[in-house]
Amino acid sequence: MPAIRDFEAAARDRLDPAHYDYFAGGAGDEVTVKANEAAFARLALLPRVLRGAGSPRLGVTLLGSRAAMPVLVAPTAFHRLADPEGEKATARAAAAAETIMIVSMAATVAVEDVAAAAPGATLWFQLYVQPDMAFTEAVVRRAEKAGCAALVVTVDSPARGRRDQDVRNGFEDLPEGMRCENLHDGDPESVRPIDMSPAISWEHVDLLRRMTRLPIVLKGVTHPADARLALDHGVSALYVSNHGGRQLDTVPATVDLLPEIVAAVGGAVPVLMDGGIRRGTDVVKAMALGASAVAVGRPVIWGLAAGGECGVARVLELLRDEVEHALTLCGLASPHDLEPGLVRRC
Ligand SMILES: Cc1cc2nc3c(=O)[nH]c(=O)nc-3n(C[C@H](O)[C@H](O)[C@H](O)COP(=O)(O)O)c2cc1C
Ligand SMILES: O=C(O)C(=O)c1ccccc1
Repeated sequence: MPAIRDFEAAARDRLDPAHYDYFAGGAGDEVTVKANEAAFARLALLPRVLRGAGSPRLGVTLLGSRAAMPVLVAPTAFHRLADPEGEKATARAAAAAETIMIVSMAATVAVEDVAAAAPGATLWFQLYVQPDMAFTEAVVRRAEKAGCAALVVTVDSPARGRRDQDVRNGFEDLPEGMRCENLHDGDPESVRPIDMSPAISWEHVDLLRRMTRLPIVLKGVTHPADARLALDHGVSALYVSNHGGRQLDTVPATVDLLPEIVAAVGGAVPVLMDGGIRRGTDVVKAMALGASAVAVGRPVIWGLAAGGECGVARVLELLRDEVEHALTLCGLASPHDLEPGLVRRC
């Protein structure tokens, strides 16, 4: 299968339709889901020629973690709905691609088991701060012990997004035999439901900073004023995301938000982004506009549903090859050489 959209079609054929809808869908009228991809199509690339750049090198280092390409695995929930091995298969594929996997707090395999299944994988842990901070701390300790190298704190979810198609399908909970294995304090008998709380504030970010030595990445920042506040609160990186259009509908496309956030951050910390990346050229556009790296959510799920670990490995390899090819055609030796002049709005 030559392209990500082939994996999406294969995943659609294989998944229970309600599960496909859960993975593919978004909030409200899915304005933001569509906008994320459409915004990349509206950006044009303006290559340079005769630069003698040679074959590009794709490696990046983020917060001390090395990745062989600037494409990370975004945190997504419920991988066992797509494949029986679930997050273990995803982690093995990420390790094979030598990239970073951000393990979701809503994973269906415990973070300890994900780490054990993929020795050598670089894992970061995604956290939804729970109002019970003692419980939050227990989960953070589990992630640290499992060897996760950064904490990705998702801040775009003071409440669950409303996804009409899930309501129509009656998709509310995981089937029998699957649970969110990271939602306990070390005693697997004590699994709790995820509590998304509108009471979470900057104070919680400060508490987390004091709680752990792991670098903190703030995921789901879209407003430049919040980017500046995040710097005041000492975060190690920002992660521009609208949750793939699954939280507040009608938020702009993330690639359109990037320039303002990058300007607000002024190079103080790395800026990651996700939303709508389906091609190597999308990666190149986002990085030209100032992203230090990008992440992919649904493409990984499509790989997992279509072909398990091999499917994810293939999706990541495809993106790697496409980024390399796009950089070559832009006349560049590295993603670090990307700059805004390579992108035009059309
Ligand atoms: C099925 C699904 C589950 C997700 N679960 C989580 C999650 O548990 N935590 C989180 O921070 N983001 C979650 N996200 C958002 C992703 O991390 C990411 O922001 C989004 O998928 C990026 O857009 P893309 O799918 O177009 O690449 C989820 C996204 C999808 C599609
Ligand atoms: O579906 C999601 O996008 C998501 O982030 C999530 C969060 C908690 C539990 C399950 C999924």
